[in-house]
Amino acid sequence: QLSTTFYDYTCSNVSSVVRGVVERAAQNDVRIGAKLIRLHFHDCFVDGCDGSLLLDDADGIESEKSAGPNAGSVDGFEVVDEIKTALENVCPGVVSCADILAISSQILVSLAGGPTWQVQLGRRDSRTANQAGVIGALPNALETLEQITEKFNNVGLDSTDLVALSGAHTFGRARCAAFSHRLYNFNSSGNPDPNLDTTYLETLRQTCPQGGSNDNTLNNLDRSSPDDFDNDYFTNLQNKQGLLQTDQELFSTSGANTVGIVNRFADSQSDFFDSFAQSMINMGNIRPLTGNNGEIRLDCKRVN
Ligand code: HEM
Ligand SMILES: [Ca+2]
Repeated sequence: QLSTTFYDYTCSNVSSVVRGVVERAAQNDVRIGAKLIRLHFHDCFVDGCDGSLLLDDADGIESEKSAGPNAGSVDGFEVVDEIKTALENVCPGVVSCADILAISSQILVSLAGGPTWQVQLGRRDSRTANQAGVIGALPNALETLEQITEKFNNVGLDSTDLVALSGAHTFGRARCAAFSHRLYNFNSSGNPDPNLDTTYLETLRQTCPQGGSNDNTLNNLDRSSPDDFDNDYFTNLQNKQGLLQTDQELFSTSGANTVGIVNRFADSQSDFFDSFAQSMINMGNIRPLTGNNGEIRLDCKRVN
């Protein structure tokens, strides 16, 4: 029901307006692409791509952004607001906040060297948030491959989508808190995660000392090209240099159907790019509000 031509008559320069704002934002914050694509992901997995994540706490709204897995972790909301303001100036009341996340993700991925794709548009914004649904819907970095796969399946995404979209960890940062359980006493073994390269382990231990108060210290998700959108993420996994447990599991879970997909994307960046583009379209199609459902928010942080 979404279409690539949705705003052709109502806001024909929507993508150039978004591009203008995000290109400026990228000059001040090399992480902005990583932040915005993650917002799109965390929005889509909870009740579909409906901008629900962007709502602040208010009467009748318990926000998703303040839920455990999001609080202090997701970021980039100010840039979403800047894009919205710029769009309201040219086509008031037309472009949804949910679509802003989809459009800006595409522009910033390609700006970082990744693929381009035709973004499907026409999502409308929710009038509600689902704080209680966040934990059950979002994958977390301590889960097994089986659990992660199930969460993707729950929103209609398969193992190819899982591996391709995990490739978004080709840029951006993670806090020590997301992976330090791998460094010292993995699964109460008294040892580090065996699927972690020992040289890389030493580097990570220096950044995230045991029992240290370094939970918020940032690490590159892709150690070899931290800000470029490329397929290094997958060669890192082949070398046991994935940062998150859930990254490394895609390659190190013996017998899993994800192993061959990791190898394919490591061998061919263009295979990765083609799959990533398709999987972003698939993710963007998770239960959008269309027609007369929902609304076009005037301010992404609150319902009209
Ligand atoms: C497969 C399951 C996934 C898990 C378990 C996971 C987990 C995480 C964690 C723990 C972080 C670091 C958060 C922090 O330290 O505060 C992170 C960062 C990030 N994730 Fe994922 N993620 C997954 C899938 C995805 C997907 C599907 C996308 C987008 C398509 C994505 C995009 C990102 C990006 C770009 C960052 C860096 C954000 C920044 O620099 O601010 N992730 N992820
Ligand atoms: Ca949502």
